[in-house]
Amino acid sequence: MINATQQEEKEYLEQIKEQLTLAIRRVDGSVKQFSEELREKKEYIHEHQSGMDEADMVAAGQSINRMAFTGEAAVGRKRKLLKLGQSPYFGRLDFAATGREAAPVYIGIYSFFDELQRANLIYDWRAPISSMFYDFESGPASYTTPAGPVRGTIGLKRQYRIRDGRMEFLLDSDVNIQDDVLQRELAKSSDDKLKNIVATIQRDQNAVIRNESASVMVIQGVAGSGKTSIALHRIAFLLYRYRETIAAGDILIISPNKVFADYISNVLPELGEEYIPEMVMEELAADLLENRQPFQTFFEQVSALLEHHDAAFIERIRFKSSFDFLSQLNQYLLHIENSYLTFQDLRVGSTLVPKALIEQKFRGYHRVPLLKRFALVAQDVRDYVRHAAGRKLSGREKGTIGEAMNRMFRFQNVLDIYRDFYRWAGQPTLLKLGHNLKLEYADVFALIYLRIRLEGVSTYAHVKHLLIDEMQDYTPVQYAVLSRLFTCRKTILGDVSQTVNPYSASSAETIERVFPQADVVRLYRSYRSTMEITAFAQRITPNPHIIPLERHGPAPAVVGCGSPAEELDTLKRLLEAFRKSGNQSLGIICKTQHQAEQVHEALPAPDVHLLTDESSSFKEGVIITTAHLAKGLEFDEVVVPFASARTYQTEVDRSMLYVACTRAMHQLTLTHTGQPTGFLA
Ligand SMILES: Nc1ncnc2c1ncn2[C@@H]1O[C@H](COP(=O)(O)OP(=O)(O)OP(=O)(O)O)[C@@H](O)[C@H]1O
Repeated sequence: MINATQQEEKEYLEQIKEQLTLAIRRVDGSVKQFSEELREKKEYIHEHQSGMDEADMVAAGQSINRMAFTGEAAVGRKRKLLKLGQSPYFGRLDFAATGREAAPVYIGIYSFFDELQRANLIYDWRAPISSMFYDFESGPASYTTPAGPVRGTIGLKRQYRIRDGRMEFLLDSDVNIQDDVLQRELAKSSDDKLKNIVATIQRDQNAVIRNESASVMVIQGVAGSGKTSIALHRIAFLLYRYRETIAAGDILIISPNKVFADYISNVLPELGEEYIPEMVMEELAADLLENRQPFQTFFEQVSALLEHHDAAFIERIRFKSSFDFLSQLNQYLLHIENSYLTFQDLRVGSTLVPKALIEQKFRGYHRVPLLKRFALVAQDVRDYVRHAAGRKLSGREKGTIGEAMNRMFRFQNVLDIYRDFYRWAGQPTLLKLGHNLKLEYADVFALIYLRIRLEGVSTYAHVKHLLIDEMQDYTPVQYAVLSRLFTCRKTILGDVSQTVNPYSASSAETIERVFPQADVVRLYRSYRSTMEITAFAQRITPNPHIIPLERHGPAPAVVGCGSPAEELDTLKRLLEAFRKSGNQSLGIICKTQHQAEQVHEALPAPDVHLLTDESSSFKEGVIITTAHLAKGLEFDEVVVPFASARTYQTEVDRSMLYVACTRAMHQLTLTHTGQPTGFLA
């Protein structure tokens, strides 16, 4: 039975679809016209080239570029209209601003302004008026525009699900409705990358997404609280809000690895934004070290920690992840300036350059990075000698002056200085360089930090917003580097419980020490997993603040096996069961890469994919990987093999187990031989 409301809404939907179709036709017409004009213009230039001067050519080129640009914009617009045709809107508010009549406001993923009616038929979810959809139920409501607040009353709040142009459901809002639609969204199975959540953004999430005042926003949120989703929606919001000054290419995402970058890559295009540049930390490091210094990757560091317990290695990592390490580096930088410079009189031909003069010149450049000052002082000294002697200097004399300046300082390169730091700190054993001077991962950003302080860097000035995901994996020294490289606004998010290296984990508080101006938001509501899975994961790493969303599923199972062969058989059976279930994605998450390879060999099938640190894209279906690489991903079902007391013993192991279990949305199974890990007790 269709009631009157549903009938009306269906008719309205048809009406909107028709308007959209007409708008698409108009765009098609104009695209055709553009390309026609463009072709004519090109032909004209080709024919009249010989008669044109340089200025004419520049002008013609510019006009072609302008036309091409307008043409591209039209193509982009068409893409959006086509998408709107599939799902024009997901919400509606009937809002009466004080003293005015109520009017419906339909909210969709993009806005749709109908040129014929000269009316906004659909509002972008990021428009100021749309914020009320997330912030209020029916009753008094308000929103903020650049011109000031608008107050009024919401008479009706309605939610829709429209797919392929068909109305699947509509619901009028009472207090619980938001939850109802959210429940439906969360109960669905997922086979794909991260999705947009525009229709069900929650109030606290909305506040983070639309925050315009924070120069640094730190989001500490429990597993599955929507941090990554919110951060991406925030980017979409900022691109909309500041569209005159920020474009997609001006934003940079620092992500933990290529698979994760690929996993999140759908969200912004779904929201109508373009590709956002992304980088992994190691790429940034290689860039800053000009690809000249070999170094261990983060993945290699964590793998080494997982493979054997090496107390000295752990101590090195711990020290270099501390705030104290950064302070000591800073003290050391002062120390070298105060104690490592020796000024001496210099004789060039018959001219004496007094050391006081050299020192005075040197100190005058205190704003210039130390290692850059010598060349500047050498130039000043040359000028001084030329002036005093009243003649030009020979090449040899110039060289002598340059060398003399370099002799004032003990070291010529930053790696030597970094080594000396450990001598100075009385901790020479804390630096261990490998073959070919290969750096350990914990040293990479310390060396870069010294380089920046001593040699300066060109900042990434073109970046206007920086997004850092998995913030817990970066240390104070890394943040100190990032804050010097990127002077723009930042959104930094993560969860200290989900570190893959507990010896180098940073909490929101640590990050606040590097960015004292930061706005810190904490999210405790968890959306990903059923209550059963969340409760199970709490046994591994308890967090009394976590608020799981009321959604139920089967209790996680811990399956003991008699032998390794039996365990592999069990995995095969679980894979078969998954294939028959309604679940669409399965993650088999191991502690080490070696184990993952072993499972992969035992389960050969075309739809089973092994993800390693060398993988560059996310795969759908069945994934076998390590907890380290699974961080940030999610699956309908997760299987954690080898969950024995032998495999999971140390603090790093505990973190891995927690990350692995929190990847599950609906179903979780652990298998083991011998004793199960004590972390489940
Ligand atoms: N408001 C919401 N509406 C619908 N789904 C949501 C909402 N918030 C979060 N989710 C869903 O919860 C899941 C977890 O989100 P996301 O991966 O962004 O969380 P996270 O905090 O980054 O997780 P983790 O730190 O554990 O990797 C996703 O499936 C996401 O779509």
